[in-house]
Amino acid sequence: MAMEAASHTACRARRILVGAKSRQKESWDELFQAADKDRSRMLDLKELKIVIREKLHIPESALTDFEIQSIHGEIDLDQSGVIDWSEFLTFVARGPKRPEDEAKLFALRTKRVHRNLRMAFNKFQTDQAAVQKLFEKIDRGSDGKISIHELLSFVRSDLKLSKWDVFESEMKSFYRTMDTDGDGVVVEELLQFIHKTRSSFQKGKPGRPDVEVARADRATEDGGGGEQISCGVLGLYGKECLFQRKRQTHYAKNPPSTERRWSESKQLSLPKPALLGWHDCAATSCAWAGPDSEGCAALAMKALEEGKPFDALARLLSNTARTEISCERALRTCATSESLRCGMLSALALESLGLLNLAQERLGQAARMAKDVDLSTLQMALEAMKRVRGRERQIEEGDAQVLMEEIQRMGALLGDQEAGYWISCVGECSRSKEGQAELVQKGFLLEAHRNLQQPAQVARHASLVALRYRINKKLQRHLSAAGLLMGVADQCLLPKALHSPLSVDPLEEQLRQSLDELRAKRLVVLDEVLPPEALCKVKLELQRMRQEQVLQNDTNDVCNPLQEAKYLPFADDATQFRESCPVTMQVMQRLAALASILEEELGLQLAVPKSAMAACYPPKASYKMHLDSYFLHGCPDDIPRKVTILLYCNQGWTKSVGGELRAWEAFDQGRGPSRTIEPLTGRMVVFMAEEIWHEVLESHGDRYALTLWIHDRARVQISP
Ligand SMILES: O=C(O)CCC(=O)C(=O)O
Ligand SMILES: [Fe+2]
Repeated sequence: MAMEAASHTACRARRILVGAKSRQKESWDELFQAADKDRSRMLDLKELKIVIREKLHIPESALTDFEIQSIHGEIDLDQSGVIDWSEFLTFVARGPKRPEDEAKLFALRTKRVHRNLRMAFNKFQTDQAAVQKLFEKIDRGSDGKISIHELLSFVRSDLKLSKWDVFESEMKSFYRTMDTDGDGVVVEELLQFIHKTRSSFQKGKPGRPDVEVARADRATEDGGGGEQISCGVLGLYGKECLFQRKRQTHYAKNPPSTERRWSESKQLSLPKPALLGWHDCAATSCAWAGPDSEGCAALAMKALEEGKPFDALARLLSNTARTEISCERALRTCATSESLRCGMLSALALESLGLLNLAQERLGQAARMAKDVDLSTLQMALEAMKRVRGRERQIEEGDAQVLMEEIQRMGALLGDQEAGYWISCVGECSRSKEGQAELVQKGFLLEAHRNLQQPAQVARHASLVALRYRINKKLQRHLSAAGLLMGVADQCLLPKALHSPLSVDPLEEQLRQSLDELRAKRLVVLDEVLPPEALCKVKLELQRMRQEQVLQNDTNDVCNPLQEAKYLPFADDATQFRESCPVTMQVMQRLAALASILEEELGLQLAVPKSAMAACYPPKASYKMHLDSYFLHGCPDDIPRKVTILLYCNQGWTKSVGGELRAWEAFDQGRGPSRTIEPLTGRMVVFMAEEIWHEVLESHGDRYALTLWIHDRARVQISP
């Protein structure tokens, strides 16, 4: 155990050292020489401290003297009592430098990628008929051979492996292993491959859970590497997730005692923020082990009293089944109880998700409505506020180490695929001028950060915003699942339940006539779909809801902070909105009835959420370029939106009102030509949510729209 704790310290220390060094001009060699006072080419403990404190300016609060002593022992591989240059370099530049080491690392990565792919293929049946069917599915061109492009498209859209799991370049080497004779993959080769995969997996069955956990622990220990954003991808995620998964499996079978979970999460959550990712993993693992809510909630409070906010959060997390839900729980508690303590828990949960401005807002709110204020709680709230603000300042200033820590923390919360996707995308973009411009346009980079000298620093800033955006989306999803935010994750209805084959609606007819265009272009614009009087009434209803603050904005939404919106349940007869906005309800039902035509004509299997969004863009509001679902782009957990239907109600719209919708052609990542669509009253836009990149240009007046997202049935819960 002592050994493990020391290694943890070493990993963390290395990260801190490397972070500090990146702000320094000198090379490691120069730093080493400057500290090596007696010119022995060796560093004793005193000299190592000189490097750390005087040369790298790392304060005691970041790395204690005791920790330096312990890492000195670890760096000193031959235990001679002093560190020589090669030991020092092995430590700080852990990871490859020599070509042969680089090659080894590449081989390791390729092995991992092959394993990912094999695992994905492992689920297919091995009999001849099943493989033949699979082959035909992959072979889209039906020429009897699977090309590398066909395989890649299958891997992305069917196996749902993102860029993070498999880079395009690695696909080539994988394809070569399938294509044994180099003339394209034929059905026999696929058969052979699947058979081989199956037998290799049977050989390599996982071992005993405790052994697996120990192995996962070692893997994570060995991993290090958190300081590298090479190619914009953070190497640590895979390790953390492996660790997390193994531990979950182990705990699912052998639930640990509350005390054990408590001590484990304490042990993993060091008081310094550097390992928060770990901490969150631990907390999630603990949560998995089986919640005993009351006890955990009490422990959360206890930890909070001890002044350990993140430990407190761990308890809070273990009170729930999922990490994100903790936040929702805290928010709910905060919303329903006028208690400073609950407000604080909620703020801490938000802080742990990296949503610092929301955390700050929540702390302020909690303090204002505090009924049970005692001095020590108030003190804690003030400290939390100070910490949140301090953290925000460090992020704004672009402290490389802080940025990395935040990225790791959020990455661990999002899960490797999703976080990896975003980081690799923004990482890639940040390396070129055009890419940076695109990041600014998509809302993931501030103009000010575009001019930073180092691409890695640009990537860090952009990754942080992207991850924050995703976390916020995830949180919204969970809040709505918990009934706190009506909408995105509602239970759904089958299209047929909303459509009467007997009634003929002119709106449906209009849609039917435009289906060819929708099929080809993946987007279609229809005008005058409803009578102007009805649309006038909808607008009046929405205006009233705005006045009553039913429509609200989300300041933490980096892409669209000013929009005022609300999901309105339209499918339920008892809905409160039936009386307050009857016309809007009817219009939403008619939009929903269109799902049945889309399902039949586009060959989709759809599900209709029981609510649609009413939104107003006040002056200055805009929505950065985005997709409505990133499911096909490496986020398997994203909102299952398949088709977007927009209906505008802006009587007398002129160019001066602004707020045009700009849509790019399907699948070009928002890089090719685009078309501008005015939000004219009675105009309906229908498009494929996963394929069409779009943005809303700045509004100069109040711009109203209804939006219904129709979901992919395979990915939602259907009402009985
Ligand atoms: O209102 C619009 O035109 C589009 C809004 C949008 O893209 C969204 O809410 O996702
Ligand atoms: Fe959208």
